[in-house]
Amino acid sequence: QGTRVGFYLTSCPRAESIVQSTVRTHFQSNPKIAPGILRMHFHDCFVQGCDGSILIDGAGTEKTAPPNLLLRGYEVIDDAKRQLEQACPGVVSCADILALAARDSVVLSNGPGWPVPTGRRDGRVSLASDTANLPGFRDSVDLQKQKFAAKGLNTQDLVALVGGHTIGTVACQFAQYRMYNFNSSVTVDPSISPSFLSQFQSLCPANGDASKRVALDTGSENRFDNSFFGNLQSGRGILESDQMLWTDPSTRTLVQRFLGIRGLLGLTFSVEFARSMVKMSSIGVKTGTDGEIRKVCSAVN
Ligand code: HEM
Ligand SMILES: [Ca+2]
Ligand SMILES: [Ca+2]
Repeated sequence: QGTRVGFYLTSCPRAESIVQSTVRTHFQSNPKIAPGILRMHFHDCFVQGCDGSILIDGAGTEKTAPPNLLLRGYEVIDDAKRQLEQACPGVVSCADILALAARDSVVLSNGPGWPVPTGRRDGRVSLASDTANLPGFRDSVDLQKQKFAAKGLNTQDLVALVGGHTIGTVACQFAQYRMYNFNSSVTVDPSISPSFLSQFQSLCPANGDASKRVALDTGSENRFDNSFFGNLQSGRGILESDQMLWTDPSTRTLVQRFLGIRGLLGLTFSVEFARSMVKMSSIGVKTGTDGEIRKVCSAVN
């Protein structure tokens, strides 16, 4: 599709190591940037392709849209870009920096690494209104599948990639309704394990601080492991959309395969996550003479 591993090998040989050391330095003082950057890359790729459109500042840009308000780690991408502009001016795209930094963030969280094809160019369009097709935390599995299929990602990619929720946190505002006002017929989401309810309630108390952050993978928010799928199996998912992957038979089998349930063809989460990330990172990429190489990641040239 026009990208290839090692695109900067001659034009900017230190590109990947500059990104890596920048992410590592920021991670050491604030590990929360790792899940932040992984999610940022996902939100970039699903809107106008993986073209750095999420990074652009200004009124009415993607950044200002509701699904992106809590994204974090922009300063890491800006910092890497600053250093890359000194080393090799005008060569390395912001879209590639973000794709590389997402991989490095997973590695720093004890997850898998993978070769990242590079050569993406930066887009010049960033519109808040385009974020409407991002998946939502109350989307049914059918709708989640549709939104991923629209980007060339199949159901296995969906389950593997949502496994990214093995790291990071969520604000109680996106989860507490499941315990206190689920819908017009029941107060509590029946897919929450009764044995988890009181713990969940103490994490996000009724009428508590809606901005309080809780792990998406209870007990393992900093480790890129299989525990997230185990939590879905035991009714301990935090997001409604995540727990639905267990409730729906069509995705439950995949969760079970990631868990290595006997009698099912096993799938290794780390291997499949890496494979699906390469697919996601290639959505709608601009290459060749499309787009531009931004001078700063927060503004078009
Ligand atoms: C159906 C698809 C998905 C939905 C509905 C969804 C929804 C959400 C929501 C509501 C949050 C919490 C945001 C906050 O409170 O700050 C979140 C966090 C997160 N998401 Fe997703 N997500 C989806 C797929 C993905 C994918 C494909 C990835 C990456 C491969 C991903 C990575 C993350 C990460 C790492 C966090 C934690 C962010 C942090 O700690 O700053 N998500 N997601
Ligand atoms: Ca984009
Ligand atoms: Ca985990």
